[in-house]
Amino acid sequence: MHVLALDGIDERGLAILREAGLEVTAAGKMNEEELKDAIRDSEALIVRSATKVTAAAINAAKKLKIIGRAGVGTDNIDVTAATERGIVVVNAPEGNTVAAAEHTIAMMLALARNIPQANATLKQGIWEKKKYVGVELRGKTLGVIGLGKIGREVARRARGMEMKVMAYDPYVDPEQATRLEVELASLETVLQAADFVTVHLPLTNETRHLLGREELKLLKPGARVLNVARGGIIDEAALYEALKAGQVAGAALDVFEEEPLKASPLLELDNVIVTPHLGASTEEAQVAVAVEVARDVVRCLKGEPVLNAVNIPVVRGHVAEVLRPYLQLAEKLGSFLAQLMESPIIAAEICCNGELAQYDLAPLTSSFLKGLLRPLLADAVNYVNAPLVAKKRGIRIREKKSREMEYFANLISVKVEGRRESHRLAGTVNQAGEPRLVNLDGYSVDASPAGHMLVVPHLDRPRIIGPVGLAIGDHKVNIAAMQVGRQEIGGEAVMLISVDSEVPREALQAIRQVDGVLDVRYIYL
Ligand SMILES: NC(=O)c1ccc[n+]([C@@H]2O[C@H](COP(=O)([O-])OP(=O)(O)OC[C@H]3O[C@@H](n4cnc5c(N)ncnc54)[C@H](O)[C@@H]3O)[C@@H](O)[C@H]2O)c1
Ligand SMILES: O=C(O)[C@H](O)COP(=O)(O)O
Repeated sequence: MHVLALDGIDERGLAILREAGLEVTAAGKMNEEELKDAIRDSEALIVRSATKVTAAAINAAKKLKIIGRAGVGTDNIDVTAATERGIVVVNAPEGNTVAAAEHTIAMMLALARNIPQANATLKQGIWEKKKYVGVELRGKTLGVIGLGKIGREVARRARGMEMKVMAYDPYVDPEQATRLEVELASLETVLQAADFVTVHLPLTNETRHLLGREELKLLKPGARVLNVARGGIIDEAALYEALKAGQVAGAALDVFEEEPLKASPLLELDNVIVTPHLGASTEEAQVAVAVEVARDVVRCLKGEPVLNAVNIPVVRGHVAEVLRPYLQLAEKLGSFLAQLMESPIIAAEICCNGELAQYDLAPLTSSFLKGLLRPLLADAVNYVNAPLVAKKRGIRIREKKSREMEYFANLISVKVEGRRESHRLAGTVNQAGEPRLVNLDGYSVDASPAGHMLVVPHLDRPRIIGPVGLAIGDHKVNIAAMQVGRQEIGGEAVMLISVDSEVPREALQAIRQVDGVLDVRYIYL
């Protein structure tokens, strides 16, 4: 299998790929046409922020299974296009956190003390003391917009320099902020109070130009602004105006709306200091992100769960251990029902009962939907794109959970509605860790969801089970186990039969002809 590693991925990450037996081509930044060509037969692609992984490039790839981002931001990757194609996108969320936080602090000190400007003038032979009088950080207020991994590390370091730290992040746990001695407040309050403002957010539709003309007007005159996150979070045109007007005293920018930055009015201002997207560029961070992403690529290509997916629900550690057999069960339940259905599916429901109800259902739902769609779509569906594919096919998806349970510690019940019929199935994982089917369309059963199976709805009366058995045996198929479920004597019942080999069409016809048999479905799990 082949991995295309672009944008200068550290050698230590590439070594992990080669040790796993993968063929690696390493290169620098590629444009769309070059990428389309180079990616055609690769199973994996790894990039930093330079190469734009567009939908056209993704669609040109014939075998691509995973796109790895050796860093945090995935805004240079068309994640939606990857998801539609069932391609996992992973990042390295932690490897460069400290590097980016330290760069922010370095930029803040450089901004406060005019270090780049003083350095440049002195190198031109000018001894300029008066012009470059700076300000202290001690006692100043730092406004952190986005108190995630980097924002928290910046806050911790700023507190060490005796700054007061305020933050705006509507998604953060207030207790975490309190532990960091950070005061959470609205965006407006933080902007009005801050002497320095630093953004540490992903670039999304919601955060693009989060600091625009109106927001910059809220700043105290003389405040300073930093962006070591993503170009576009601060509106560059509005920032230029605010700097020119003296509303903002200085800006430190590591990232830009257009990269690489070639020309910008901002570069003409002496109170703007810039670095060429160096936040993650430390030796330590580059090794860490390359290793982190390479390990996930190897996991993915070996068919193992990845740790840092951004487009599939991720389960880790203890939860992964608990959920693993249930993920398999959910997929089997989906596959079983797909093979039972005769008309197009219009709705699918998964309900998790008992201890399972404490977990996020997303991974179980993905597994169930993958099982449900795979008999129809084969390799075109996987865990990544199953929910999206289901929605695109107009299937209504419902997730339910309940802690209450009568007979089992855990139970997954699924229901599928078609245009003409609907079916229900429930399964559990027993104490030995084995999946069991326990209910089919309201009939209690106890069967292993594996291998070749027959579902035979019939009338509950004598001389049916024997002839069905004979019809199977006459076609040299051995019966491994048989369950009969019924709700009332003489009513309708169902046989769930496990057999040792594929059941030929003639055997199915013979079963159908047994007097009292209502239907027969062959299921292979
Ligand atoms: N300059 C660089 O080289 C460099 C290096 C590393 C990371 N980054 C960038 O830094 C950013 C942050 O990285 P991180 O690892 O801290 O990410 P993170 O996911 O840990 O933190 C992001 C934080 O932003 C918050 N957030 C999201 N939307 C928000 C909104 N609309 N308003 C307020 N808060 C919001 C989230 O709640 C979260 O706490 C990313 O964009 C990443 O690409 C840049
Ligand atoms: O999102 C990130 O991790 C940073 O922006 C780093 O980008 P880089 O890998 O291009 O340095």
